[in-house]
Amino acid sequence: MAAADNLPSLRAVHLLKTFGDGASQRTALRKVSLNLFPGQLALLMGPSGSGKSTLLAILSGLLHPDGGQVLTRPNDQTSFVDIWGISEAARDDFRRKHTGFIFQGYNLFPALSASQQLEIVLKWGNNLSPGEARRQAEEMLDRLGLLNQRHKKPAAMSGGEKQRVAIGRALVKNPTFLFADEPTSALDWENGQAVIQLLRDAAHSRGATIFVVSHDARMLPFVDVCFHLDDGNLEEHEIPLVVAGE
Ligand SMILES: Nc1ncnc2c1ncn2[C@@H]1O[C@H](COP(=O)(O)OP(=O)(O)OP(=O)(O)O)[C@@H](O)[C@H]1O
Repeated sequence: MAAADNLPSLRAVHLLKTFGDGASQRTALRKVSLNLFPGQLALLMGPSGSGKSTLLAILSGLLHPDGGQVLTRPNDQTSFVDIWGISEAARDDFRRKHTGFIFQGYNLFPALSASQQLEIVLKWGNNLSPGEARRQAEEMLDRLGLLNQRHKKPAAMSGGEKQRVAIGRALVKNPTFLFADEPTSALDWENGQAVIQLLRDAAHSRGATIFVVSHDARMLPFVDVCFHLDDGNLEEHEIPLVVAGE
Protein backbone atom coordinates (compact mmCIF):
# COMPACT_ATOMS: atom_id res chain seq x y z
CA MET A 1 0.00 0.00 0.00
CA ALA A 2 0.93 3.63 -0.30
CA ALA A 3 3.23 5.17 2.23
CA ALA A 4 0.51 7.60 3.25
CA ASP A 5 1.10 9.59 6.41
CA ASN A 6 -1.87 10.34 8.61
CA LEU A 7 -2.50 13.93 7.47
CA PRO A 8 -4.09 14.53 4.06
CA SER A 9 -2.06 16.43 1.49
CA LEU A 10 -5.25 17.73 -0.13
CA ARG A 11 -8.70 18.26 1.35
CA ALA A 12 -11.82 19.26 -0.54
CA VAL A 13 -14.50 20.64 1.77
CA HIS A 14 -18.12 21.03 0.63
CA LEU A 15 -17.32 22.04 -2.95
CA LEU A 16 -20.22 23.49 -4.92
CA LYS A 17 -20.32 24.33 -8.61
CA THR A 18 -23.23 25.33 -10.84
CA PHE A 19 -23.06 26.39 -14.48
CA GLY A 20 -25.55 28.66 -16.29
CA ASP A 21 -28.76 30.38 -15.18
CA GLY A 22 -32.48 29.70 -15.14
CA ALA A 23 -33.73 26.72 -17.15
CA SER A 24 -30.27 25.90 -18.50
CA GLN A 25 -28.69 25.79 -15.02
CA ARG A 26 -26.64 22.62 -14.33
CA THR A 27 -25.34 21.72 -10.88
CA ALA A 28 -22.02 19.97 -11.46
CA LEU A 29 -20.91 19.46 -7.83
CA ARG A 30 -23.13 19.15 -4.75
CA LYS A 31 -21.16 19.64 -1.51
CA VAL A 32 -18.29 17.38 -2.55
CA SER A 33 -15.74 16.58 0.18
CA LEU A 34 -12.73 14.26 0.02
CA ASN A 35 -9.29 13.71 1.53
CA LEU A 36 -6.22 12.68 -0.48
CA PHE A 37 -2.96 11.60 1.13
CA PRO A 38 0.76 11.79 0.26
CA GLY A 39 1.83 8.69 -1.67
CA GLN A 40 -1.70 7.94 -2.84
CA LEU A 41 -2.91 7.12 -6.34
CA ALA A 42 -6.61 8.01 -6.42
CA LEU A 43 -9.07 7.25 -9.22
CA LEU A 44 -12.27 9.17 -9.96
CA MET A 45 -14.93 7.40 -12.02
CA GLY A 46 -18.50 8.24 -12.95
CA PRO A 47 -20.83 8.61 -15.92
CA SER A 48 -20.43 11.29 -18.56
CA GLY A 49 -21.60 14.66 -17.26
CA SER A 50 -21.37 13.62 -13.60
CA GLY A 51 -18.89 16.42 -12.76
CA LYS A 52 -15.49 14.66 -12.96
CA SER A 53 -13.66 17.27 -15.07
CA THR A 54 -15.23 20.05 -13.01
CA LEU A 55 -13.92 18.51 -9.78
CA LEU A 56 -10.46 17.97 -11.29
CA ALA A 57 -10.31 21.59 -12.46
CA ILE A 58 -11.35 22.94 -9.04
CA LEU A 59 -8.92 20.70 -7.09
CA SER A 60 -6.06 21.69 -9.39
CA GLY A 61 -6.65 25.43 -9.05
CA LEU A 62 -7.94 26.02 -12.58
CA LEU A 63 -11.68 26.59 -11.97
CA HIS A 64 -13.15 28.68 -9.17
CA PRO A 65 -15.78 26.83 -7.05
CA ASP A 66 -19.03 28.59 -6.10
CA GLY A 67 -18.58 27.40 -2.52
CA GLY A 68 -16.32 25.27 -0.35
CA GLN A 69 -12.56 25.03 0.05
CA VAL A 70 -9.56 23.22 -1.42
CA LEU A 71 -6.91 22.90 1.31
CA THR A 72 -3.48 21.70 0.21
CA ARG A 73 -0.33 20.81 2.09
CA PRO A 74 2.60 20.70 -0.38
CA ASN A 75 5.88 18.96 0.51
CA ASP A 76 4.52 17.66 3.84
CA GLN A 77 4.26 21.18 5.27
CA THR A 78 2.45 21.30 8.59
CA SER A 79 -0.12 23.94 7.60
CA PHE A 80 -2.67 23.92 4.80
CA VAL A 81 -2.94 26.50 2.00
CA ASP A 82 -6.48 27.33 0.87
CA ILE A 83 -5.83 27.58 -2.86
CA TRP A 84 -9.04 29.48 -3.54
CA GLY A 85 -8.36 31.86 -0.63
CA ILE A 86 -5.06 33.21 -1.98
CA SER A 87 -4.38 35.73 -4.78
CA GLU A 88 -4.37 34.64 -8.41
CA ALA A 89 -0.61 35.30 -8.60
CA ALA A 90 0.00 33.14 -5.51
CA ARG A 91 -2.20 30.39 -6.98
CA ASP A 92 -0.29 30.50 -10.29
CA ASP A 93 2.96 30.25 -8.34
CA PHE A 94 1.60 27.33 -6.29
CA ARG A 95 0.56 25.49 -9.46
CA ARG A 96 3.92 26.10 -11.14
CA LYS A 97 5.88 24.86 -8.13
CA HIS A 98 3.78 21.98 -6.88
CA THR A 99 1.38 20.63 -9.49
CA GLY A 100 1.51 18.71 -12.74
CA PHE A 101 -1.32 18.17 -15.22
CA ILE A 102 -2.09 15.63 -17.87
CA PHE A 103 -4.90 17.05 -19.99
CA GLN A 104 -7.22 15.08 -22.28
CA GLY A 105 -6.12 17.08 -25.36
CA TYR A 106 -2.38 16.76 -24.44
CA ASN A 107 -1.79 20.58 -24.74
CA LEU A 108 1.65 20.10 -26.31
CA PHE A 109 3.46 23.05 -27.92
CA PRO A 110 3.29 22.50 -31.72
CA ALA A 111 6.74 24.01 -32.39
CA LEU A 112 8.67 21.99 -29.80
CA SER A 113 10.17 18.52 -30.04
CA ALA A 114 9.29 15.80 -27.51
CA SER A 115 12.46 16.52 -25.56
CA GLN A 116 11.93 20.30 -25.61
CA GLN A 117 8.39 19.88 -24.21
CA LEU A 118 9.95 18.42 -21.05
CA GLU A 119 13.06 20.63 -21.00
CA ILE A 120 11.02 23.83 -20.96
CA VAL A 121 9.19 22.70 -17.81
CA LEU A 122 12.47 21.87 -16.06
CA LYS A 123 14.14 25.14 -17.06
CA TRP A 124 11.12 27.33 -16.28
CA GLY A 125 9.59 25.49 -13.32
CA ASN A 126 12.65 23.99 -11.62
CA ASN A 127 15.33 26.50 -12.75
CA LEU A 128 17.62 23.78 -14.15
CA SER A 129 20.51 24.54 -16.51
CA PRO A 130 19.87 23.64 -20.18
CA GLY A 131 22.28 20.66 -19.96
CA GLU A 132 20.69 19.23 -16.81
CA ALA A 133 17.19 19.84 -18.19
CA ARG A 134 18.08 17.88 -21.34
CA ARG A 135 19.58 15.02 -19.29
CA GLN A 136 16.49 14.69 -17.09
CA ALA A 137 14.13 15.07 -20.07
CA GLU A 138 15.88 12.28 -21.96
CA GLU A 139 15.90 10.03 -18.88
CA MET A 140 12.12 10.43 -18.57
CA LEU A 141 11.55 9.88 -22.31
CA ASP A 142 13.62 6.71 -22.05
CA ARG A 143 11.37 5.43 -19.22
CA LEU A 144 8.39 6.11 -21.47
CA GLY A 145 9.97 4.25 -24.41
CA LEU A 146 10.26 7.51 -26.36
CA LEU A 147 13.99 8.21 -26.44
CA ASN A 148 14.20 7.47 -30.18
CA GLN A 149 11.29 9.85 -30.80
CA ARG A 150 12.83 12.75 -28.84
CA HIS A 151 13.31 14.97 -31.90
CA LYS A 152 9.75 14.55 -33.16
CA LYS A 153 7.27 17.43 -33.01
CA PRO A 154 3.59 16.80 -32.12
CA ALA A 155 2.43 16.87 -35.78
CA ALA A 156 4.61 13.81 -36.46
CA MET A 157 3.57 11.86 -33.32
CA SER A 158 0.81 9.28 -32.96
CA GLY A 159 -1.94 9.91 -30.39
CA GLY A 160 -0.29 7.47 -27.99
CA GLU A 161 3.11 9.15 -28.38
CA LYS A 162 1.58 12.57 -27.70
CA GLN A 163 -0.12 11.20 -24.62
CA ARG A 164 3.12 9.70 -23.29
CA VAL A 165 4.99 12.99 -23.90
CA ALA A 166 2.24 14.82 -21.98
CA ILE A 167 2.62 12.32 -19.14
CA GLY A 168 6.42 12.71 -19.15
CA ARG A 169 6.06 16.48 -19.08
CA ALA A 170 3.83 16.26 -16.00
CA LEU A 171 6.02 13.72 -14.16
CA VAL A 172 9.45 15.14 -14.95
CA LYS A 173 9.27 17.97 -12.43
CA ASN A 174 8.36 15.63 -9.57
CA PRO A 175 5.20 17.49 -8.55
CA THR A 176 3.63 17.09 -5.10
CA PHE A 177 0.22 16.92 -6.81
CA LEU A 178 -0.49 15.38 -10.19
CA PHE A 179 -3.88 15.66 -11.89
CA ALA A 180 -4.68 13.54 -14.92
CA ASP A 181 -7.79 13.54 -17.14
CA GLU A 182 -8.19 10.18 -18.93
CA PRO A 183 -4.41 9.56 -19.18
CA THR A 184 -4.78 6.15 -20.85
CA SER A 185 -7.58 6.98 -23.31
CA ALA A 186 -5.39 7.00 -26.47
CA LEU A 187 -3.31 3.99 -25.46
CA ASP A 188 -3.57 0.25 -25.99
CA TRP A 189 -3.62 -1.72 -22.77
CA GLU A 190 0.11 -2.52 -22.82
CA ASN A 191 1.05 1.17 -23.01
CA GLY A 192 -1.83 2.10 -20.72
CA GLN A 193 -0.56 -0.28 -18.06
CA ALA A 194 2.97 1.16 -18.37
CA VAL A 195 1.54 4.63 -17.79
CA ILE A 196 -0.45 3.53 -14.76
CA GLN A 197 2.67 1.86 -13.37
CA LEU A 198 4.59 5.13 -13.81
CA LEU A 199 1.88 7.06 -11.99
CA ARG A 200 1.84 4.44 -9.25
CA ASP A 201 5.64 4.67 -8.87
CA ALA A 202 5.45 8.47 -8.70
CA ALA A 203 2.97 8.14 -5.84
CA HIS A 204 4.52 5.25 -3.94
CA SER A 205 8.25 6.03 -4.36
CA ARG A 206 8.19 9.82 -4.47
CA GLY A 207 5.21 10.49 -2.22
CA ALA A 208 3.21 12.38 -4.86
CA THR A 209 -0.56 12.68 -4.51
CA ILE A 210 -2.08 11.61 -7.82
CA PHE A 211 -5.69 12.13 -8.82
CA VAL A 212 -6.79 10.45 -12.04
CA VAL A 213 -10.12 10.78 -13.84
CA SER A 214 -10.80 7.72 -15.97
CA HIS A 215 -13.54 5.52 -17.37
CA ASP A 216 -11.04 2.67 -17.58
CA ALA A 217 -12.02 0.06 -14.97
CA ARG A 218 -8.79 -1.85 -15.73
CA MET A 219 -7.04 0.78 -13.61
CA LEU A 220 -8.89 -0.31 -10.48
CA PRO A 221 -6.41 -2.95 -9.23
CA PHE A 222 -3.56 -0.42 -9.49
CA VAL A 223 -5.04 2.40 -7.41
CA ASP A 224 -5.15 3.01 -3.66
CA VAL A 225 -8.56 4.62 -3.49
CA CYS A 226 -11.50 4.99 -5.86
CA PHE A 227 -14.13 7.72 -5.80
CA HIS A 228 -17.34 7.69 -7.78
CA LEU A 229 -19.27 10.78 -8.87
CA ASP A 230 -22.92 10.55 -9.82
CA ASP A 231 -24.81 13.72 -10.74
CA GLY A 232 -22.46 15.82 -8.63
CA ASN A 233 -22.55 13.54 -5.55
CA LEU A 234 -19.29 11.87 -4.48
CA GLU A 235 -18.86 8.47 -2.84
CA GLU A 236 -15.76 6.49 -1.94
CA HIS A 237 -15.82 2.95 -3.32
CA GLU A 238 -14.18 -0.27 -2.20
CA ILE A 239 -11.30 -1.35 -4.42
CA PRO A 240 -10.00 -4.90 -4.91
CA LEU A 241 -7.82 -6.17 -2.05
CA VAL A 242 -5.24 -7.72 -4.38
CA VAL A 243 -2.92 -4.94 -5.49
CA ALA A 244 -1.33 -5.49 -8.91
CA GLY A 245 2.42 -5.37 -9.32
CA GLU A 246 3.36 -5.84 -5.63
N1 LIG B 1 -18.29 25.49 -18.96
C1 LIG B 1 -19.47 24.91 -18.76
N2 LIG B 1 -20.62 25.58 -19.05
C2 LIG B 1 -21.84 25.03 -18.84
N3 LIG B 1 -22.03 23.78 -18.34
C3 LIG B 1 -20.92 23.07 -18.05
C4 LIG B 1 -19.59 23.59 -18.26
N4 LIG B 1 -18.70 22.64 -17.88
C5 LIG B 1 -19.43 21.58 -17.47
N5 LIG B 1 -20.76 21.82 -17.56
C6 LIG B 1 -21.86 20.92 -17.17
O1 LIG B 1 -21.57 20.46 -15.85
C7 LIG B 1 -21.85 19.06 -15.76
C8 LIG B 1 -20.59 18.29 -15.39
O2 LIG B 1 -19.66 18.37 -16.47
P1 LIG B 1 -18.21 17.68 -16.43
O3 LIG B 1 -17.52 18.06 -17.71
O4 LIG B 1 -17.55 18.03 -15.16
O5 LIG B 1 -18.60 16.13 -16.45
P2 LIG B 1 -17.67 14.85 -16.68
O6 LIG B 1 -18.09 13.85 -15.66
O7 LIG B 1 -16.24 15.27 -16.69
O8 LIG B 1 -18.11 14.38 -18.13
P3 LIG B 1 -17.28 13.53 -19.25
O9 LIG B 1 -17.01 12.18 -18.67
O10 LIG B 1 -18.25 13.48 -20.39
O11 LIG B 1 -16.03 14.32 -19.57
C9 LIG B 1 -22.44 18.65 -17.11
O12 LIG B 1 -23.85 18.73 -17.02
C10 LIG B 1 -21.90 19.70 -18.06
O13 LIG B 1 -22.77 19.88 -19.15
